[in-house]
Amino acid sequence: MSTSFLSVRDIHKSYGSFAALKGVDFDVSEGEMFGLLGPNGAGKTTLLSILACLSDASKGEAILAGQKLSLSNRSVRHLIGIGTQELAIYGELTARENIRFFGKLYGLRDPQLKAREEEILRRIGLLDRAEDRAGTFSGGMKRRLNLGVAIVHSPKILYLDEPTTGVDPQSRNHIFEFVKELNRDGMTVIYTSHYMEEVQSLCPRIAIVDHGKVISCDTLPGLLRMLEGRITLRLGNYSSADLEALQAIPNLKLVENAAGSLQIDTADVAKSLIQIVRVLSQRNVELLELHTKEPTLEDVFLHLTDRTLRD
Ligand SMILES: Nc1ncnc2c1ncn2[C@@H]1O[C@H](COP(=O)(O)OP(=O)(O)OP(=O)(O)O)[C@@H](O)[C@H]1O
Repeated sequence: MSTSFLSVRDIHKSYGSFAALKGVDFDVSEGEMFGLLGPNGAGKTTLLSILACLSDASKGEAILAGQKLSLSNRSVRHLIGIGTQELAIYGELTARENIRFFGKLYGLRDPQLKAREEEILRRIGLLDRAEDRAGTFSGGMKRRLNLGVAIVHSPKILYLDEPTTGVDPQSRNHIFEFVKELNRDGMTVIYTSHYMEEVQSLCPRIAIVDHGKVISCDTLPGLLRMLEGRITLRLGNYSSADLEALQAIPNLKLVENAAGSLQIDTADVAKSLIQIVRVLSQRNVELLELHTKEPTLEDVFLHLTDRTLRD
Protein backbone atom coordinates (compact mmCIF):
# COMPACT_ATOMS: atom_id res chain seq x y z
CA MET A 1 0.00 0.00 0.00
CA SER A 2 1.18 3.55 -0.73
CA THR A 3 1.26 6.33 1.86
CA SER A 4 -1.56 6.38 4.35
CA PHE A 5 -4.30 9.02 3.93
CA LEU A 6 -6.05 7.92 7.11
CA SER A 7 -4.02 6.29 9.83
CA VAL A 8 -5.83 4.78 12.82
CA ARG A 9 -3.59 3.82 15.73
CA ASP A 10 -4.56 1.94 18.88
CA ILE A 11 -7.95 3.68 19.23
CA HIS A 12 -9.77 2.92 22.48
CA LYS A 13 -13.16 4.24 23.54
CA SER A 14 -14.94 3.56 26.80
CA TYR A 15 -18.44 4.51 27.88
CA GLY A 16 -18.13 4.46 31.67
CA SER A 17 -16.67 1.07 32.52
CA PHE A 18 -17.71 -0.44 29.14
CA ALA A 19 -14.92 -0.62 26.55
CA ALA A 20 -16.55 -0.22 23.09
CA LEU A 21 -13.19 0.02 21.23
CA LYS A 22 -10.16 -1.87 22.53
CA GLY A 23 -7.24 -0.84 20.31
CA VAL A 24 -8.22 -0.38 16.66
CA ASP A 25 -5.47 -0.09 14.02
CA PHE A 26 -5.68 0.26 10.24
CA ASP A 27 -4.56 2.48 7.37
CA VAL A 28 -6.50 3.72 4.36
CA SER A 29 -4.89 5.12 1.20
CA GLU A 30 -6.25 8.10 -0.70
CA GLY A 31 -8.91 7.01 -3.20
CA GLU A 32 -9.61 3.63 -1.55
CA MET A 33 -13.06 2.16 -0.98
CA PHE A 34 -12.49 0.49 2.37
CA GLY A 35 -15.02 -1.75 4.08
CA LEU A 36 -15.63 -2.00 7.81
CA LEU A 37 -17.60 -5.10 8.54
CA GLY A 38 -18.91 -6.16 11.90
CA PRO A 39 -21.97 -7.45 13.70
CA ASN A 40 -24.36 -5.19 15.64
CA GLY A 41 -22.55 -3.61 18.54
CA ALA A 42 -19.04 -4.32 17.20
CA GLY A 43 -18.09 -0.64 17.52
CA LYS A 44 -18.38 0.62 13.93
CA THR A 45 -20.50 3.71 14.72
CA THR A 46 -18.31 4.56 17.72
CA LEU A 47 -15.21 4.37 15.51
CA LEU A 48 -16.74 6.50 12.74
CA SER A 49 -17.81 9.18 15.22
CA ILE A 50 -14.16 9.47 16.35
CA LEU A 51 -12.91 9.54 12.75
CA ALA A 52 -15.49 12.27 11.96
CA CYS A 53 -14.33 14.45 14.92
CA LEU A 54 -17.71 14.01 16.61
CA SER A 55 -16.19 12.42 19.69
CA ASP A 56 -12.72 11.88 21.13
CA ALA A 57 -10.98 8.55 21.65
CA SER A 58 -10.15 7.56 25.22
CA LYS A 59 -6.69 6.51 23.96
CA GLY A 60 -4.80 6.28 20.66
CA GLU A 61 -4.90 8.62 17.67
CA ALA A 62 -6.20 8.97 14.15
CA ILE A 63 -4.48 11.13 11.53
CA LEU A 64 -6.21 12.28 8.33
CA ALA A 65 -4.15 13.98 5.62
CA GLY A 66 -1.50 14.78 8.22
CA GLN A 67 -3.97 16.28 10.73
CA LYS A 68 -4.91 14.76 14.05
CA LEU A 69 -8.63 14.07 14.33
CA SER A 70 -10.30 15.40 17.47
CA LEU A 71 -13.46 17.18 18.61
CA SER A 72 -11.51 20.43 18.90
CA ASN A 73 -9.87 20.26 15.44
CA ARG A 74 -12.39 22.20 13.36
CA SER A 75 -10.08 22.87 10.41
CA VAL A 76 -9.99 19.22 9.33
CA ARG A 77 -13.77 18.82 9.23
CA HIS A 78 -14.25 20.21 5.74
CA LEU A 79 -12.29 17.18 4.47
CA ILE A 80 -14.84 14.79 6.00
CA GLY A 81 -18.36 13.79 4.96
CA ILE A 82 -20.44 11.45 7.07
CA GLY A 83 -23.58 9.63 6.00
CA THR A 84 -24.91 8.84 9.46
CA GLN A 85 -26.83 5.71 10.40
CA GLU A 86 -29.54 7.89 11.99
CA LEU A 87 -30.91 10.19 9.27
CA ALA A 88 -29.51 13.72 9.58
CA ILE A 89 -32.03 15.37 7.24
CA TYR A 90 -34.97 17.54 8.35
CA GLY A 91 -38.41 16.18 7.48
CA GLU A 92 -40.09 19.58 7.45
CA LEU A 93 -37.62 20.99 4.90
CA THR A 94 -37.77 20.19 1.18
CA ALA A 95 -34.98 18.16 -0.46
CA ARG A 96 -33.52 21.37 -1.89
CA GLU A 97 -33.74 23.22 1.46
CA ASN A 98 -31.97 20.33 3.21
CA ILE A 99 -29.08 20.52 0.77
CA ARG A 100 -28.93 24.34 1.06
CA PHE A 101 -29.01 24.10 4.86
CA PHE A 102 -26.07 21.68 5.04
CA GLY A 103 -24.20 23.58 2.29
CA LYS A 104 -24.47 26.82 4.31
CA LEU A 105 -23.26 25.02 7.44
CA TYR A 106 -20.11 24.18 5.50
CA GLY A 107 -19.73 27.79 4.37
CA LEU A 108 -20.96 27.41 0.77
CA ARG A 109 -22.64 30.46 -0.73
CA ASP A 110 -24.40 31.22 -4.03
CA PRO A 111 -23.69 30.91 -6.89
CA GLN A 112 -21.52 27.86 -5.98
CA LEU A 113 -24.16 26.54 -3.57
CA LYS A 114 -26.91 26.85 -6.19
CA ALA A 115 -24.84 24.88 -8.71
CA ARG A 116 -23.93 22.24 -6.14
CA GLU A 117 -27.56 21.91 -5.09
CA GLU A 118 -28.67 21.16 -8.68
CA GLU A 119 -25.82 18.72 -9.23
CA ILE A 120 -26.52 16.76 -6.04
CA LEU A 121 -30.30 16.62 -6.59
CA ARG A 122 -29.61 15.23 -10.07
CA ARG A 123 -27.03 12.69 -8.89
CA ILE A 124 -29.20 11.34 -6.07
CA GLY A 125 -32.16 11.14 -8.47
CA LEU A 126 -34.35 13.66 -6.59
CA LEU A 127 -34.43 16.58 -9.03
CA ASP A 128 -38.13 16.01 -9.73
CA ARG A 129 -38.90 15.90 -5.97
CA ALA A 130 -36.66 18.85 -5.06
CA GLU A 131 -39.52 21.02 -3.76
CA ASP A 132 -41.22 18.26 -1.73
CA ARG A 133 -40.77 17.95 2.01
CA ALA A 134 -38.30 15.20 2.98
CA GLY A 135 -40.80 13.92 5.56
CA THR A 136 -43.03 12.73 2.70
CA PHE A 137 -40.24 10.64 1.10
CA SER A 138 -39.87 6.84 1.13
CA GLY A 139 -37.09 5.28 3.25
CA GLY A 140 -34.90 4.92 0.16
CA MET A 141 -35.38 8.53 -0.93
CA LYS A 142 -34.54 9.76 2.58
CA ARG A 143 -31.34 7.66 2.53
CA ARG A 144 -30.38 9.12 -0.87
CA LEU A 145 -30.95 12.66 0.46
CA ASN A 146 -28.97 11.79 3.61
CA LEU A 147 -26.08 10.82 1.34
CA GLY A 148 -26.54 13.98 -0.73
CA VAL A 149 -26.24 16.30 2.28
CA ALA A 150 -23.15 14.38 3.44
CA ILE A 151 -21.21 15.34 0.30
CA VAL A 152 -22.52 18.85 -0.32
CA HIS A 153 -19.11 20.34 0.59
CA SER A 154 -17.16 17.89 -1.66
CA PRO A 155 -15.27 16.11 1.14
CA LYS A 156 -12.07 14.18 0.49
CA ILE A 157 -13.21 11.25 2.60
CA LEU A 158 -16.74 9.93 3.07
CA TYR A 159 -17.80 7.71 5.97
CA LEU A 160 -20.96 5.76 5.31
CA ASP A 161 -22.56 4.13 8.32
CA GLU A 162 -25.04 1.47 7.21
CA PRO A 163 -26.25 3.62 4.28
CA THR A 164 -28.82 1.10 3.06
CA THR A 165 -30.81 0.64 6.29
CA GLY A 166 -34.54 0.57 5.47
CA VAL A 167 -33.93 0.93 1.74
CA ASP A 168 -35.84 -0.65 -1.17
CA PRO A 169 -33.80 -2.54 -3.82
CA GLN A 170 -34.04 0.29 -6.38
CA SER A 171 -32.71 2.93 -3.98
CA ARG A 172 -30.08 0.47 -2.76
CA ASN A 173 -28.76 0.14 -6.32
CA HIS A 174 -28.89 3.90 -6.76
CA ILE A 175 -26.85 4.34 -3.57
CA PHE A 176 -24.30 1.67 -4.65
CA GLU A 177 -23.85 3.27 -8.07
CA PHE A 178 -23.55 6.75 -6.60
CA VAL A 179 -20.97 5.65 -4.03
CA LYS A 180 -18.96 3.90 -6.76
CA GLU A 181 -19.14 7.05 -8.89
CA LEU A 182 -17.93 9.25 -6.01
CA ASN A 183 -15.06 6.84 -5.42
CA ARG A 184 -14.16 6.79 -9.16
CA ASP A 185 -14.06 10.60 -9.01
CA GLY A 186 -11.37 10.28 -6.32
CA MET A 187 -13.28 10.37 -3.02
CA THR A 188 -11.94 8.00 -0.37
CA VAL A 189 -14.80 5.98 1.10
CA ILE A 190 -15.13 4.02 4.33
CA TYR A 191 -18.21 1.88 4.10
CA THR A 192 -19.59 0.18 7.18
CA SER A 193 -22.27 -2.42 7.14
CA HIS A 194 -23.34 -5.59 8.82
CA TYR A 195 -24.40 -6.86 5.39
CA MET A 196 -21.55 -9.06 4.14
CA GLU A 197 -22.70 -9.04 0.54
CA GLU A 198 -22.70 -5.21 0.31
CA VAL A 199 -19.16 -4.90 1.57
CA GLN A 200 -18.01 -7.87 -0.52
CA SER A 201 -19.35 -6.33 -3.73
CA LEU A 202 -18.14 -2.75 -3.10
CA CYS A 203 -14.87 -2.88 -1.19
CA PRO A 204 -11.58 -4.32 -2.46
CA ARG A 205 -10.11 -4.13 1.07
CA ILE A 206 -11.93 -4.89 4.26
CA ALA A 207 -11.43 -4.78 8.01
CA ILE A 208 -13.53 -7.15 10.07
CA VAL A 209 -14.35 -5.66 13.46
CA ASP A 210 -15.67 -7.57 16.42
CA HIS A 211 -15.86 -6.78 20.13
CA GLY A 212 -14.14 -3.43 19.58
CA LYS A 213 -11.09 -4.79 17.71
CA VAL A 214 -10.03 -5.36 14.12
CA ILE A 215 -9.77 -9.12 13.97
CA SER A 216 -8.63 -9.20 10.35
CA CYS A 217 -7.78 -6.64 7.67
CA ASP A 218 -6.91 -7.67 4.13
CA THR A 219 -7.96 -7.58 0.50
CA LEU A 220 -11.09 -9.57 -0.30
CA PRO A 221 -9.12 -12.38 -2.01
CA GLY A 222 -6.70 -12.35 0.94
CA LEU A 223 -9.56 -12.86 3.40
CA LEU A 224 -11.14 -15.58 1.27
CA ARG A 225 -7.80 -17.39 1.04
CA MET A 226 -7.96 -18.03 4.78
CA LEU A 227 -10.32 -20.90 4.08
CA GLU A 228 -10.35 -23.85 1.71
CA GLY A 229 -13.13 -24.56 -0.76
CA ARG A 230 -14.89 -27.90 -1.02
CA ILE A 231 -15.63 -30.16 -3.98
CA THR A 232 -18.14 -32.98 -3.46
CA LEU A 233 -18.32 -35.79 -6.04
CA ARG A 234 -20.48 -38.84 -6.57
CA LEU A 235 -18.89 -41.35 -8.91
CA GLY A 236 -20.04 -44.46 -10.78
CA ASN A 237 -18.12 -47.68 -10.06
CA TYR A 238 -14.61 -46.89 -8.93
CA SER A 239 -11.73 -48.89 -7.53
CA SER A 240 -9.20 -48.23 -4.78
CA ALA A 241 -6.65 -47.53 -7.56
CA ASP A 242 -8.94 -44.74 -8.87
CA LEU A 243 -9.10 -43.30 -5.38
CA GLU A 244 -5.33 -43.43 -5.05
CA ALA A 245 -4.98 -41.60 -8.38
CA LEU A 246 -7.22 -38.82 -7.06
CA GLN A 247 -5.33 -38.71 -3.77
CA ALA A 248 -2.09 -38.26 -5.70
CA ILE A 249 -3.25 -34.87 -7.02
CA PRO A 250 -1.23 -32.29 -5.07
CA ASN A 251 -2.73 -29.84 -2.54
CA LEU A 252 -6.01 -31.49 -1.81
CA LYS A 253 -7.49 -33.49 1.05
CA LEU A 254 -9.82 -36.30 0.03
CA VAL A 255 -12.27 -38.04 2.36
CA GLU A 256 -14.50 -40.92 1.24
CA ASN A 257 -17.93 -40.55 2.89
CA ALA A 258 -19.95 -43.54 4.02
CA ALA A 259 -22.70 -42.51 1.58
CA GLY A 260 -20.30 -43.18 -1.31
CA SER A 261 -19.52 -39.56 -2.11
CA LEU A 262 -16.05 -38.03 -2.07
CA GLN A 263 -15.35 -34.83 -0.21
CA ILE A 264 -12.32 -32.90 -1.36
CA ASP A 265 -10.99 -29.79 0.41
CA THR A 266 -8.67 -27.55 -1.59
CA ALA A 267 -7.31 -24.01 -1.53
CA ASP A 268 -7.94 -23.64 -5.28
CA VAL A 269 -11.29 -25.13 -6.30
CA ALA A 270 -11.04 -24.25 -10.03
CA LYS A 271 -7.53 -25.70 -10.46
CA SER A 272 -8.26 -28.86 -8.47
CA LEU A 273 -11.47 -29.43 -10.41
CA ILE A 274 -9.61 -29.49 -13.74
CA GLN A 275 -7.11 -31.99 -12.34
CA ILE A 276 -9.85 -34.20 -10.87
CA VAL A 277 -11.90 -34.29 -14.08
CA ARG A 278 -8.73 -35.14 -16.06
CA VAL A 279 -7.90 -38.09 -13.77
CA LEU A 280 -11.50 -39.38 -13.87
CA SER A 281 -11.67 -39.20 -17.65
CA GLN A 282 -8.24 -40.90 -18.09
CA ARG A 283 -9.45 -43.74 -15.86
CA ASN A 284 -12.95 -43.95 -17.40
CA VAL A 285 -14.69 -43.27 -14.08
CA GLU A 286 -18.19 -41.89 -14.48
CA LEU A 287 -18.94 -38.59 -12.73
CA LEU A 288 -22.57 -38.74 -11.51
CA GLU A 289 -22.78 -35.59 -9.39
CA LEU A 290 -20.59 -32.61 -8.68
CA HIS A 291 -20.94 -29.74 -6.18
CA THR A 292 -18.44 -27.00 -5.49
CA LYS A 293 -18.40 -24.49 -2.64
CA GLU A 294 -16.01 -21.54 -2.61
CA PRO A 295 -15.49 -19.83 0.77
CA THR A 296 -17.49 -16.62 1.30
CA LEU A 297 -16.82 -13.66 3.57
CA GLU A 298 -19.56 -15.03 5.80
CA ASP A 299 -17.56 -18.30 6.15
CA VAL A 300 -14.42 -16.29 6.96
CA PHE A 301 -16.32 -14.30 9.56
CA LEU A 302 -17.73 -17.45 11.12
CA HIS A 303 -14.25 -18.98 11.13
CA LEU A 304 -12.73 -15.92 12.82
CA THR A 305 -15.45 -15.19 15.37
CA ASP A 306 -17.27 -18.47 15.87
CA ARG A 307 -20.57 -16.73 15.23
CA THR A 308 -22.64 -15.57 12.30
CA LEU A 309 -22.68 -11.91 11.33
CA ARG A 310 -26.29 -11.33 12.31
CA ASP A 311 -26.11 -12.99 15.74
N1 LIG B 1 -23.28 6.47 24.20
C1 LIG B 1 -23.09 5.21 24.58
N2 LIG B 1 -23.14 4.85 25.88
C2 LIG B 1 -22.94 3.58 26.27
N3 LIG B 1 -22.68 2.55 25.43
C3 LIG B 1 -22.63 2.85 24.13
C4 LIG B 1 -22.83 4.17 23.62
N4 LIG B 1 -22.71 4.14 22.26
C5 LIG B 1 -22.44 2.84 21.95
N5 LIG B 1 -22.40 2.07 23.05
C6 LIG B 1 -22.12 0.63 23.10
O1 LIG B 1 -20.87 0.42 22.45
C7 LIG B 1 -20.91 -0.78 21.67
C8 LIG B 1 -20.58 -0.43 20.23
O2 LIG B 1 -21.67 0.32 19.68
P1 LIG B 1 -21.66 0.85 18.17
O3 LIG B 1 -22.95 1.59 17.97
O4 LIG B 1 -20.40 1.57 17.94
O5 LIG B 1 -21.65 -0.51 17.36
P2 LIG B 1 -21.96 -0.77 15.83
O6 LIG B 1 -20.93 -1.73 15.36
O7 LIG B 1 -22.08 0.52 15.12
O8 LIG B 1 -23.37 -1.49 15.93
P3 LIG B 1 -24.66 -1.34 14.97
O9 LIG B 1 -24.34 -2.11 13.73
O10 LIG B 1 -25.74 -1.97 15.78
O11 LIG B 1 -24.87 0.12 14.76
C9 LIG B 1 -22.30 -1.36 21.86
O12 LIG B 1 -22.23 -2.35 22.85
C10 LIG B 1 -23.13 -0.17 22.31
O13 LIG B 1 -24.21 -0.59 23.14
